[in-house]
Amino acid sequence: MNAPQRIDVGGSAPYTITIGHGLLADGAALAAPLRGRQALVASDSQVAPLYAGTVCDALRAARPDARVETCVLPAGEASKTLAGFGVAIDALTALGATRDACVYALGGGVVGDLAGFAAACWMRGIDCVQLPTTLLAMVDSSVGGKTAVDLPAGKNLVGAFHPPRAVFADTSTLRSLPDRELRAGLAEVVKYGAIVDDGFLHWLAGHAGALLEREDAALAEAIARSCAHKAAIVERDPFEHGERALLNFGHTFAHAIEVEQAYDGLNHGEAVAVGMVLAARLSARLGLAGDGDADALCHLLERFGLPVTLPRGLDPGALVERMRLDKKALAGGLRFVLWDGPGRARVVADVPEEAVMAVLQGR
Ligand SMILES: NC(=O)c1ccc[n+]([C@@H]2O[C@H](COP(=O)([O-])OP(=O)(O)OC[C@H]3O[C@@H](n4cnc5c(N)ncnc54)[C@H](O)[C@@H]3O)[C@@H](O)[C@H]2O)c1
Ligand SMILES: O=C(O)C(=O)C[C@@H](O)[C@H](O)[C@H](O)COP(=O)(O)O
Ligand SMILES: [Zn+2]
Repeated sequence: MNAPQRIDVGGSAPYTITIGHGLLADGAALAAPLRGRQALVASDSQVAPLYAGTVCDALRAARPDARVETCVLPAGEASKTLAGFGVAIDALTALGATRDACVYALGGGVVGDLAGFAAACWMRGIDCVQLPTTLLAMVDSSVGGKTAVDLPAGKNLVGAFHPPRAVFADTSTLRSLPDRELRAGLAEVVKYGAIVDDGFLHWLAGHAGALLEREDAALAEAIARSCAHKAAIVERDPFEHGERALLNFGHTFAHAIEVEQAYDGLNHGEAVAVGMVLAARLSARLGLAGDGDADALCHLLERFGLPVTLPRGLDPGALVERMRLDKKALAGGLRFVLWDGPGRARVVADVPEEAVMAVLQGR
């Protein structure tokens, strides 16, 4: 196997993303950020049976003086709630966690966002190490410090910016990832090409087969290139005052879809795929980019087996209502991340609602 790759994320709370095979068994590396003597390994019911034992054994071997406990939530978006947050807080209470304790978030973006938020809130902030096990979490949610839970009214409405102390992406865990979740992660990978790197879109088109076949080299390159893009953006704009909003390409539509489906329809990556196509179509309708650009994006996402049209039965008017709680919305109204073409995204304010409705209705 190749040596691990490392990507540094700078700023006021710098950390390193390590990408490689077998990292979950590397106790010395995992334990290095543990300042105190308590570790909470937070995971979900699908991931914990596969990997929590490895992580706990590794931590205990490296730090025999430490108490290592687990907290396991039911797998799926439905756990990313204030109630799920309460479960993680109860686990920290039972552990008697002090300020130097560390939360290890072992799983996909659901566990990462929820456990990260618990770490952000416990005693006003303790360390969190992200151990992403989905492609989506490796390329996106484990990096940048956005933590949150959902409300019935909207995605990620309660949360905090809380950068991790470290990220260890053990790519061997991708072998057990269901196909549907692999494809969901590829949607966020495509997003980086769409917003800032047209060349990456071409590379993805050329390596679609290898990625879907889970070839190690292709996956490692896709993860590293994605993390490098995210690291550069969040380093410059950690709190989304400007450029970071580009990472939300497709998300105004995606989050509205997820909420309207009560978090039980498309998963996040699938909703982002649909949302990016709608954002590209909206850009074309407003004369910012060509229809051909939207068609090409649509074609690439379809090659990855992702949905590209709105699921049946969703009411466009209801989706627009949901968008009013989007975090990019300001007192003045909705703002969308649109593009001038592949690799050239930008934030656009005052988008006419009629144009949004037309795109949602497929006109
Ligand atoms: N914080 C951020 O910047 C950010 C970025 C993108 C997405 N997100 C959030 O991330 C969440 C989606 O994350 P996700 O797509 O990872 O979903 P997820 O965490 O629900 O994981 C998907 C499914 O895969 C299972 N799984 C995870 N790893 C596995 C493995 N290695 N083998 C077998 N099964 C495995 C999980 O148990 C789950 O059932 C959403 O809530 C989204 O809002 C956050
Ligand atoms: O890191 C970011 O910034 C992102 O926007 C990444 C998104 O892929 C992710 O889904 C994020 O959770 C969305 O954030 P939100 O602020 O729109 O809830
Ligand atoms: Zn996302």
